[in-house]
Amino acid sequence: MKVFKDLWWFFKKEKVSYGLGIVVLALVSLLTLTPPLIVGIIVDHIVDVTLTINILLMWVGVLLLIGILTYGLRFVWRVLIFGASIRLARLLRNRLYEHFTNMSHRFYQRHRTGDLMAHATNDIRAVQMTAGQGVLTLVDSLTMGGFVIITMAATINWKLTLICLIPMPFMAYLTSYYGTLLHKRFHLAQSAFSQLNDTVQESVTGVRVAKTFGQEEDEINRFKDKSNEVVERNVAVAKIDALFDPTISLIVGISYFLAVVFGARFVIADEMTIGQLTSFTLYLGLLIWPMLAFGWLFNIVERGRASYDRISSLLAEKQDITDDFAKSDNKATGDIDVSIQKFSYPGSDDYALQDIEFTLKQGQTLGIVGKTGSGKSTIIRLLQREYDIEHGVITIGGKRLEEYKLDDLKASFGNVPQDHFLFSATIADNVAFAKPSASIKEIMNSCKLASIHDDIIGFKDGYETVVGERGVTLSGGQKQRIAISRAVLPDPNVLILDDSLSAVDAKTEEQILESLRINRAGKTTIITAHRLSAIKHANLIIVLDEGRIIQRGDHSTLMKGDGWYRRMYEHQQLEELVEQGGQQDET
Ligand SMILES: Nc1ncnc2c1ncn2[C@@H]1O[C@H](COP(=O)(O)OP(=O)(O)OP(=O)(O)O)[C@@H](O)[C@H]1O
Repeated sequence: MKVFKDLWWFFKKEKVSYGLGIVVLALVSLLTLTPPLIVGIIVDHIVDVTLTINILLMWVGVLLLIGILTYGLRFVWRVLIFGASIRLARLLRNRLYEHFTNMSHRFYQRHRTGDLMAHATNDIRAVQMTAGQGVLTLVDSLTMGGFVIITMAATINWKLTLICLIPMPFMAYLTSYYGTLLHKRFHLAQSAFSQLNDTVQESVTGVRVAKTFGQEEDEINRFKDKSNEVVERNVAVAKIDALFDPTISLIVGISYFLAVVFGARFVIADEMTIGQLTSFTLYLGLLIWPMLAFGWLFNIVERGRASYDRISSLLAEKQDITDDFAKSDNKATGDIDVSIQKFSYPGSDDYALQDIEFTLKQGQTLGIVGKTGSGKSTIIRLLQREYDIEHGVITIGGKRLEEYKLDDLKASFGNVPQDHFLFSATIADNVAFAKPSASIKEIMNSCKLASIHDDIIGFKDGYETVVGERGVTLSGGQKQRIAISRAVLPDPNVLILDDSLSAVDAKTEEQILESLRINRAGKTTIITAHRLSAIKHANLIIVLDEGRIIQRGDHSTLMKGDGWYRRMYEHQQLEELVEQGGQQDET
């Protein structure tokens, strides 16, 4: 029951809803006790031959009134208690979402997206169950169960009560046991189903690849296996589910059997009337729900506690990138000074960067090149403070990154990451993501700058074309250019293109770079690329290898040396020539 203690802060916050809800719930339990009593009185009148039409009508009227009252009160407690539990789910969901949004990359490296999604859905549902159904089962099993037992023992016959109660704890135990089994099997069935979903999604998405390699048969067999597993696991759930009803019927049947056998003896011995025996058996029926509720209570509470613990420990994880040392309220502008002695990713022993030193004047362009995995994106991440550096310092305008408020720092950068993402929304909305207040003219201007405007107006719905998962499929180059438009729209002080021109042809690349040069005069640009033509014009080019700078300078300086840069540049020129030659041959 520790979870109720842990959730006490919420019960206090919602004390009116819970207080009133519990009182109404107890009132309903009390009212439920009256019909069996009235039926008993009527039966006694019948046995004593004293029942008149007036007496009958009076009791029927009372029963009707109780029925209406119970109906209304049941509605009230549901709204009060379940309503509060839904508010708890909303509160926890909002807290988690806010927490997830504020957490750094380190956090996402520690937790898998699927797990975080599960915490935000399944765990919150389990806690909501505890605050709703859990409170209901606790209060109901105590009040209803307590009232019925007391009434049976105090007003009818305590000996018969004790006898008939003997099988009831078995029902509570078995309900709890089956509940645990059911939960475990249900969990397995759910995970099999989500694996089946993943398989379908993967197969549909990768259908072209499967066809190309003639793997359709294998894919079909893979699906059949998964589908069979789902069936098997669901049958296992159904088997446990099927045990509930017979078990309850058996135990209740034993109780009724005891009531009839021993009750009849008490009636013969004149220790109770037939009417009382009738009331007694009706009360016995009223005990079924509290006993079931008692069994369920343990399952609900157990799941709720585990889920609440998981949510709490997630929420307790501190943000590692904070504003704690922020002094300045300004946008981060000015020269960028990087001095990193060493940096390794959390959980990794290898250094991703070592001895990285360079200065970039405000308004200049930096080109970062090097083999794949040489550390280009890592420099970009550190510049934007996605990770804090322990051995080294980065300053912008003479101030360390930590001195800027995180929002100010983010606002200074416009980033086009390698894995750019388009939302299922219109092109206009996607571009205006970083500046929702932007006018359509501004949106169009940034699309022109990224050389995508002509493509967009060629679509049937133009800027209103929906893209992303639920929209039209764009080419890799079109997606990249929309991502560039999005990044340049707020006119950031530093624009970062992290291998963002890889999917556009050489001519479009040149156009975009030229537009950027003209429109972003005085603003800083950082470009990482595999194709060296993208950084040829940069004021400073650094060549990385295994996390270290192996060459630096501008294009002409680097071409004079005999290093990686010149070799790669000449190689790429040759490649281009061959490609053009190939095309010429075809035509
Ligand atoms: N989140 C991470 N956790 C641990 N190691 C990482 C992480 N990201 C990158 N690395 C490692 O750091 C090194 C540098 O990676 P980085 O992504 O900076 O290379 P890159 O030059 O940008 O590569 P590419 O050209 O393929 O994009 C690589 O060895 C990579 O495996």
